[in-house]
Amino acid sequence: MKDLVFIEGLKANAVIGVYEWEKTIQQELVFDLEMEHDNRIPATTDDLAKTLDYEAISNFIVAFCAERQFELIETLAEHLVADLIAAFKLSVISLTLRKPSAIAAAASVGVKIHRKSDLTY
Ligand SMILES: Nc1nc2c(c(=O)[nH]1)N=C([C@H](O)[C@@H](O)CO)CN2
Repeated sequence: MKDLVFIEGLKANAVIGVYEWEKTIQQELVFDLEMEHDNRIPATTDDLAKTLDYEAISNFIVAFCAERQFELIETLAEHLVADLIAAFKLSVISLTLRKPSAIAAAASVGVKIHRKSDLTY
């Protein structure tokens, strides 16, 4: 199994949804991410710059959600993952995006995507 850096339950507000009323409000989204990274390198050097910095990645996601607007959560997920791969030189990422307030009768709904970069860094 490959090493990972993960983020669980990251909350971010976004203007998101297909209906007109949804375009006038902020809704909470919740993100889980798993990103492959060889953690032996930062462990050897004790150097934050050699990690996938989960703080920087969390801040990036919150800012992305504040700045961008989409109808479908699928679209947000795809654009966010493409930007994360480019910004943090990710090789493999799995993302779960939940929209907990979407369906009153459901605890949550959402999407999961798994993407690999075409690039070798
Ligand atoms: N697969 C999806 N289904 C639905 C989405 C979505 O983004 N992906 N969005 C909606 C509405 O915006 C909904 O969240 C309003 O409650 C409906 N189905």
